[in-house]
Order: sequence, then C-alpha cells, then structure tokens
Amino acid sequence: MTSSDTRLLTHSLYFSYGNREILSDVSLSIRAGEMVAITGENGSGKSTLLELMAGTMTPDRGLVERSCPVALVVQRPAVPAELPLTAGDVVAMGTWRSKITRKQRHQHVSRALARVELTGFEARNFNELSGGQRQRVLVAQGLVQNTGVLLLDEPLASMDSTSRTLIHEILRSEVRRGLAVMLVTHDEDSTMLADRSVKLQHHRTSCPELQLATES
Ligand SMILES: Nc1ncnc2c1ncn2[C@@H]1O[C@H](COP(=O)(O)OP(=O)(O)OP(=O)(O)O)[C@@H](O)[C@H]1O
Repeated sequence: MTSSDTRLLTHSLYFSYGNREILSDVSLSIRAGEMVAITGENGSGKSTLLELMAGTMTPDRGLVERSCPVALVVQRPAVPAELPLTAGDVVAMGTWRSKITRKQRHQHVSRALARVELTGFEARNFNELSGGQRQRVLVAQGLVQNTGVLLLDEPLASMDSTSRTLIHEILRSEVRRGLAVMLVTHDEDSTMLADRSVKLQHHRTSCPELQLATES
C-alpha cells in the first residue's frame, strides 16, 4: 500500500473472458473517507472490475491489495424466483462474517432496513418487491457488513428521485465517517457527488483530473 489510509489498490489488472480482452493495465486506488465513481459505456467492464476488486473473480494478471474486508453490492443478486427469501434474509446475508447472536443479527437487520426507509419490510418476499425497493434492500445488505470498503454496482438504477437522494445522503454520511465507497454509475448526480470519477474506456481507465493536469 502506498499510503496508510489507502483501503484498496489495483496494480495493472488484466482480465479477459475467453480471448476477449475486457480490462488491460487497470490501476486505481481508493482511500478511507473517499467516494469514487466508476463510469463508462455498457460493456466497458465496470462490473467485472468491481468483482475483481471484491475478490469474487481473479485477474489474469496484476494484483489487488486490500487493507480491510470489502463488501460488494451486486446489481442483480442470484435469488431464484421460487426461493422464498425475505428482505430480512437478504440483508442478514451481509452479517455472515460477524460473530453475533440471533438477537443481535435481527437488530442489525432491522436497523439497516430502517436506514433505507424499509421499516416493516423484513418479512416481505424479496422477489415480490419493486426494483427500487430491492435495490434499497441490497444497499442495506452492503451497509450491515460494516466493512472499510463498500463497492456498489449501479445501486440507484431503478430508484425514484426521493430514494436516490436518500441513498446519496447515506453514502455521503458513511464516507464522512471514513468508509471508502466506490460505485459504478451512469447517473450524473452520483458522479457529481463523488470526490472523483474514473472512466473505463477501451479496456483502460482514464482519469479526467490527470488528463487536465497534463493538458494544461
Ligand atoms: N460471464 C461472462 N462471460 C463472457 N463474457 C462476459 C461475462 N460477463 C460479462 N461479459 C462481457 O464482458 C464485457 C464487460 O461486462 P461488464 O458487465 O463488466 O460491463 P459493464 O461496464 O458493467 O456493463 P453495463 O454498464 O452494461 O452494466 C461485456 O461485453 C460482457 O458482455
């Protein structure tokens, strides 16, 4: 790690699906108390990059360094429609690392659902919620993990403006408390809210601030 408050670092990542190159020489980092937006066209490799950073996929070449546990909030979780998982179950999945009692687990889940304004939704079937409500449940699952890094894959995609504002406020408040947040987004407001943004293009990252610095 280059600096003591760096939470996650990627060194020259390369990744291909078969012989199709997706990421080439991607290096980036995120510090404690920082929010970074990852942008780029559909298919540019944003979700793949998050999976590599979270460790749920392995790069072909390059290195990911993590100074703390990392939570990943995926875009669409693999919850089969016939599996009767409740919103509470989905949030509780985020507590698997914690050695806590059943009662404490229940309290953590209720608190996380209350934060995303879904109090009383605990016993509701996850697959019967609206798209925006499901996304709020997933954000709650990310928050309940209490990690040092939170990676979110398009967390606001199906949300109305009230929910977007709520999630923005929650994320900013977590960042103020020292969380490192990296979110994939196509949403201008989220990009504006981030401390910096990194664009994936032609398999690589382009960093607007660095480009401006070299142009001037
Ligand atoms: N399991 C897979 N096998 C083969 N190709 C894949 C697989 N997953 C993704 N891809 C391909 O890799 C490329 C990058 O996908 P990825 O989902 O990382 O992009 P993205 O930038 O997150 O896209 P979007 O903005 O549409 O969510 C796409 O062309 C996609 O079709």
